[in-house]
Amino acid sequence: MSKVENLEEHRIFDGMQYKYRHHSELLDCPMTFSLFLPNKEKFPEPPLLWWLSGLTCNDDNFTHKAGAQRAAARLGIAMIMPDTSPRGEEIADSSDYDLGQGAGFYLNATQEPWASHYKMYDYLTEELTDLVRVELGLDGPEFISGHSMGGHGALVLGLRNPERFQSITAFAPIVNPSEVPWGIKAFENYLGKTEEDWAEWDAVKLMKQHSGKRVPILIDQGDKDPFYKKELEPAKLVEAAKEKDYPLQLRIQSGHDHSYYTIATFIEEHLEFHINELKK
Ligand SMILES: N[C@@H](CCC(=O)N[C@@H](CS)C(=O)NCC(=O)O)C(=O)O
Repeated sequence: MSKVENLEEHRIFDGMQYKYRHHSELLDCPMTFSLFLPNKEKFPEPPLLWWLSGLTCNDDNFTHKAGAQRAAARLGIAMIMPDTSPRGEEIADSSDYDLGQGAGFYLNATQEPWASHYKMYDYLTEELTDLVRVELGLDGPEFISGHSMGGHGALVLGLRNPERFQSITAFAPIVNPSEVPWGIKAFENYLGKTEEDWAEWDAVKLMKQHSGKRVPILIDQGDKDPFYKKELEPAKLVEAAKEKDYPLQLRIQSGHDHSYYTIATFIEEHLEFHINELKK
């Protein structure tokens, strides 16, 4: 019997949008994710974009609001949209929007009450990866992208797995979580107060230590984003990348804010960036 339950399927442009549920052994709870597949006859072995969403999101936000399927269908890109944390009544949570369910920060928690379920890094890079490859047959090249907390996730997963992800893009990412309120709160709770334990989950710190394969990065940041200066500050990553001569392009987008309107505006350019890097 298949390990994945098909909850929804919809024709969209020249492709199909699916929603699946499976039981995660690692997170010890049912998990939902969405998947877009371009036309199978035209693109039998599509590359796969991993999309990581931000605080308060689940797999629906990007699926419903970014409008990425039109470009993905044209370019022949499959897209997977996982949830942002473990879920369920039995799972630790907080009444704050930036901690607990909907705010998993794509790391492996070591502190109680989070450690038993909050293992989103291992879930994505191991369990969901195996499921997508074995059960869904998607084992082509991979890209990674995300927004805000998910931009942090995309940078961390991408920088830590350069042989796996061919290119990285992000919208308004939290680049230096160890030094901003959202990140400090999450890291103190999930990882404890020892700051040395935070480094492997911080894109600026990973960039400063980077050696080996340089996977190209594109970042879009709106200048009307209310979180730009307090939580995001992508220039810090640009500075660290310059010191390493690392290929990173930051675009400050005039008039754009933190919302999915910004993502909808530029997602096509991100998908083109990934495909063009693959062709190089
Ligand atoms: N206070 C805001 C902060 C959270 C926020 O802006 N979340 C962003 C990611 S960091 C988001 O994508 N929200 C969901 C959406 O716009 O669909 C809220 O609770 O919605």
